[in-house]
Amino acid sequence: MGRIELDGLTKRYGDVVAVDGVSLDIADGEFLVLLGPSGCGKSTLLRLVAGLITPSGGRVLLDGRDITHAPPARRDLAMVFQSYALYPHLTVARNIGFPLRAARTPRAEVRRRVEEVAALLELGPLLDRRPRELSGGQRQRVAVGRAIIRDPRAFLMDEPLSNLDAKLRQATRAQFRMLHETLGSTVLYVTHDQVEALSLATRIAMLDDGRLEQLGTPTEVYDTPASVFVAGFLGSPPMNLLPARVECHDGRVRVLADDVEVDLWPGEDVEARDVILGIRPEHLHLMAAEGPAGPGGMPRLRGVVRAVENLGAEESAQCAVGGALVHFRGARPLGLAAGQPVALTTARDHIHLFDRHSGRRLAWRPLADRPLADRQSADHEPAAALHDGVTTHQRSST
Ligand SMILES: Nc1ncnc2c1ncn2[C@@H]1O[C@H](COP(=O)(O)OP(=O)(O)OP(=O)(O)O)[C@@H](O)[C@H]1O
Repeated sequence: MGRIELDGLTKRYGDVVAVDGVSLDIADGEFLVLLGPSGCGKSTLLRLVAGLITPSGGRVLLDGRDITHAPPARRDLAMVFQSYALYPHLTVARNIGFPLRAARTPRAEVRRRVEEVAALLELGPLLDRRPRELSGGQRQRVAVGRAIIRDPRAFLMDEPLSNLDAKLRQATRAQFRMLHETLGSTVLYVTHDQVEALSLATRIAMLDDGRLEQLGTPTEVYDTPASVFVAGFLGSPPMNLLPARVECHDGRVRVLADDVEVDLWPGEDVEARDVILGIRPEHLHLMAAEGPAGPGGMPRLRGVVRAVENLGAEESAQCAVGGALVHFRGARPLGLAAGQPVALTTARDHIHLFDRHSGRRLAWRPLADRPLADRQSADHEPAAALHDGVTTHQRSST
């Protein structure tokens, strides 16, 4: 078993609140990734769980037992560090077997377990080498092996791939995924790399300034970001975020900004408000021909191409739209050149709206998503709704 519960966990360093009242329930067998920019409190949170630092407030429970003040060695959690922290003078076999020898496990049993773990991590032929005779990726696997051999309740990993080159990272990511499937253990994993988070996590906890900003599956966090912060962190390039205004005009609800017009639904049922309009770069397309932007027309952004970047399979273009810079990407070649005027569009259900002041997501339901019967009654009742809050995230209390 390896359920980890964090209850209002807080860590202050003088005036700095590194972790600010984080509550999380990590289920047994989950691969939970703590994601966020540098300084958001990821490592501090992991160290609080490991017991390497003491909290200023809150509790940590492991399988229902309060371990907030238990020493690290009593927690039955194994930590894998970015630096691997291997013993340089010991062979791979002795590095992996170290935790068992420290626990006075009989020699034959240590040997058997080391061979088992080495086979799992494909380290068998390297057991007699010393860490300096290994590649970065092999050292990293030895560090993981040393954690696995303890058969802990959960693994705590702090940026374990960040010292590897891009290719090795990708290979090791795949190996981690398989390892997690094989062992079925709980993993709490820190990274600032969104690709790692999206590809490995069963759930992602996004942190901002010590607080839990959003908790959800990779799909939920990417497709329905709870705030401008999350929307602007995920994606490459991240979501385009434009200051705009929701207004009612001529019986239609619209999102308007300089050179931007998005017709949402028929009605006069929405109070005008300042918003941030979000559209992911991969959801923008060149308009084949400029259609009308009037009732029911396609969302339309007019701009001028500033630069085009070759990404290999795709191209990414930057366009000046009103006073903002908008990115979009698509299969190469886009057939665009700097200075060229363009009109861009997107599907309505790829429109994200956030409150301009709070930065929180505004939930709305596009007309096209509604059952036909609903749409036919659109003349008589609101065809869609715009309201605060979404259902796919939890936010820590502030
Ligand atoms: N020992 C310390 N004393 C004072 N402040 C600290 C200490 N450790 C961390 N902090 C501060 O707490 C905040 C969170 O730090 P933390 O290392 O947890 O961030 P992080 O998200 O892991 O960042 P990174 O990705 O750069 O490692 C930062 O503002 C940091 O400066």
